[in-house]
Amino acid sequence: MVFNMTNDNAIEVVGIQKQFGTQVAVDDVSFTVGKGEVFGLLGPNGAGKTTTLRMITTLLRQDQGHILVNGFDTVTQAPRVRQQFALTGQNASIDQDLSAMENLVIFGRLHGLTRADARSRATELLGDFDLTNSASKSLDQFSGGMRRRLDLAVSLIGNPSILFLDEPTTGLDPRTRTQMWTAIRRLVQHGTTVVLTTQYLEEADQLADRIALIDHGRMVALGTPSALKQRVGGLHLQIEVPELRWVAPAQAVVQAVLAGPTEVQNRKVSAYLDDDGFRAVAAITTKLQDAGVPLSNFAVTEPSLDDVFLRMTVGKN
Ligand SMILES: Nc1ncnc2c1ncn2[C@@H]1O[C@H](COP(=O)(O)OP(=O)(O)OP(=O)(O)O)[C@@H](O)[C@H]1O
Repeated sequence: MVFNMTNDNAIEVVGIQKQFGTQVAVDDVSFTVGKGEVFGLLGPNGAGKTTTLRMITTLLRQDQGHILVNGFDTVTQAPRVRQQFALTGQNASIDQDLSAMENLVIFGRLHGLTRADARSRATELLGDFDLTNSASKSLDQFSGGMRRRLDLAVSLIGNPSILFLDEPTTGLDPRTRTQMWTAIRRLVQHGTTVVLTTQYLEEADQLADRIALIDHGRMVALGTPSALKQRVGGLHLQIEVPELRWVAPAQAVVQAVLAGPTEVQNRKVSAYLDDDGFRAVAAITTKLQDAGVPLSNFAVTEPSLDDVFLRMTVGKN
């Protein structure tokens, strides 16, 4: 494997554009992915996630812009780029009649490992993906989730520095999805850079260090999950008092600390917090105590990624 050691970015995407006929599928998208980072491309159906991934993985050539993968250009150095990564979903060639172990050994041999090295790497990967007890089962006895995990293991047999996962958990039930997430997290601990596409907000929230939110071919937001959530309105404070007569004094305290509007609903007083939210919360609790206002509930919550998604994307339909 060849690395460009002068650069901390695994991937640099600069101003890429792709048009199919008159339809612009990807429009002036730029981002970088740091080495060892989990980067999520999130967006509704038809947003341009797969097209972006296909350009980065040299399966499709962009009309404009350029892409570097570990320093190699996807257009002028495509064969070198292909040595840098693995792509899941490519392993349709997994043999259904063989066991998980046999499949892994064959792929190991295809990657140039000796038989002994292929076996020890296969054993290690089966352990990493909780498949040790199923190592000698044939694949027709595998559940969908086990298959996906084997797929991941096969992708990793050549120790790729970058792994692309196109919708890794689409169609899996919640328990199997959680198992896949654990498997993906584990591989990041080994230093692999991961780029995943997903339509699931929770998946991006659970796995990604940073998320590019894409809609209609354009990047509408880029940042950590919590930074994206903050863009939607920041932390939300909600105070509940046991009796209505305490609502006015509670509201007065909140208004004395926060500049923004407060909302009152029944026995609840709520408000959005600005950047200095936690200091405001500390001040509010102290003042409530000083004023002798009793509380029945006190909560500070983050907006969800759902709020971000709905606020920032339109979707195809
Ligand atoms: N080969 C192609 N020929 C024509 N149009 C295409 C082609 N590939 C993609 N498109 C169009 O480009 C747009 C972006 O598609 P893309 O598959 O990248 O979206 P996506 O975000 O991956 O969506 P999904 O979540 O549904 O897979 C869509 O409108 C799609 O119809």
